[in-house]
Amino acid sequence: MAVSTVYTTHSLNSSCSISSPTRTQLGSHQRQVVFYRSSSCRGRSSRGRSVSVITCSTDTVVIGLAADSGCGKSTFMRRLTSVFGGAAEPPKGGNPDSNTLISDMTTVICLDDYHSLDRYGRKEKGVTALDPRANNFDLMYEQVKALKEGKAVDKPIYNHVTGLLDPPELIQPPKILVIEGLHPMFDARVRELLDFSIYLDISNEVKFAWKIQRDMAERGHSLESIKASIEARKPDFDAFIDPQKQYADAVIEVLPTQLIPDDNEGKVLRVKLVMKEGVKHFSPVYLFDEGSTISWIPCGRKLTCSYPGIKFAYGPDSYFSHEVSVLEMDGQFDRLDELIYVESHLSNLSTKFYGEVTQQMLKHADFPGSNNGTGLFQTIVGLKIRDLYEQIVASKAAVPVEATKA
Ligand SMILES: Nc1ncnc2c1ncn2[C@@H]1O[C@H](COP(=O)(O)OP(=O)(O)OP(=O)(O)O)[C@@H](O)[C@H]1O
Ligand SMILES: O=C(CO)[C@H](O)[C@H](O)COP(=O)(O)O
Repeated sequence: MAVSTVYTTHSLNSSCSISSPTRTQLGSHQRQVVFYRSSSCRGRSSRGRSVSVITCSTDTVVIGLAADSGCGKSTFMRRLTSVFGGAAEPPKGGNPDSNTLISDMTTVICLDDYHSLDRYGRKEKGVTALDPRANNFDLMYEQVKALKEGKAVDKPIYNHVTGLLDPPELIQPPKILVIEGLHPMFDARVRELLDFSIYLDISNEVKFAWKIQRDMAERGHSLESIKASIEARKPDFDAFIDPQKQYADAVIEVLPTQLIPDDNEGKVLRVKLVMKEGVKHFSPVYLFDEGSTISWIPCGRKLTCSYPGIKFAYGPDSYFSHEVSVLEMDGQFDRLDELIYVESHLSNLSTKFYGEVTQQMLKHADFPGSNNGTGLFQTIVGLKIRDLYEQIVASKAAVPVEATKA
């Protein structure tokens, strides 16, 4: 039997350490790799068999998703957690009004839970929930930092039913923590903790159409009250939410179509995926040829398109002085299974098998935006996040390790 001696000189967390070298008896082709983490770091030694094992996982990877209310964050989260497999559910046995969603790999926390003023407090002080004064960024920073370091936290809950702050819930550090809400990139300290960030940039026209669809049809609000709420939020949205897009690694921009002159129905959408260049563990998706400028109408023999058709565009650009690649889709799919034709012309998708994007889209065909660029680009970003996570884990596992054979 080979005896492999593993030396590790790197520690991800000062509260978790191991005396090196660790002498381990292994099978002829096995090697013990040692990871560190404070909370899930379990040491085990089996006397007599001279086996010593430390099983730890890497630190939590933190993803930020910013958008205004009603802009598709929950839909995006459902697509993202599906890429990692397993259903995302609220904490078992906890507050039924919890905003948290937990799956095997991911925990999604909603930053509304860091409102420092409840609905009544905001009304009294005349501030909106978008105003930084209505949010506790110190606590947000402390708790996201703690989770990233592998420590559990007692996170407050903002109850959207009552408008009050409920007693806190215990959040354990997950493999992937997603912080979604109004301000994930507002506070520089929180921003620094993010391994990847996304901004959903929904144009006013489209936001209005979605709000009407949801709040009138599903929540019984009047058209006037929806208009008034959008207008009341606009100054704070412009001041505090919108500027965060300059920090995002990926932006999904949703605009009215350019395929129908003067369209005001807002059903057909033009969607842009803006991808920052030079982001660690993230390489942008491209169409046909990386770095070229492409315009592509895929309709014809292999893609069924009814009016007004589909148009793709791809190319380099600049976004808030950052070099970016932009992939754009205007129009909508008639037949989702034919998306495979488009997928086969896209590269750097970080799929695990041919057709994975199409498979994901078909799996969630009933989600809003599945027939257009919103669903397609959300799915692609989900796959890129999975890839980013795997790269981070691999890079942390590849700590200086020496193995010798006896
Ligand atoms: N891609 C899309 N295409 C069409 N409609 C959409 C799309 N995404 C979201 N919507 C509409 O917007 C509504 C809000 O979506 P969702 O619940 O995902 O947003 P949210 O940002 O999580 O909202 P909130 O913060 O208010 O909970 C949906 O009910 C749907 O009507
Ligand atoms: O912008 C929002 C984020 O989702 C909400 O309006 C904010 O959290 C306040 O919630 P509520 O309207 O339930 O009092």
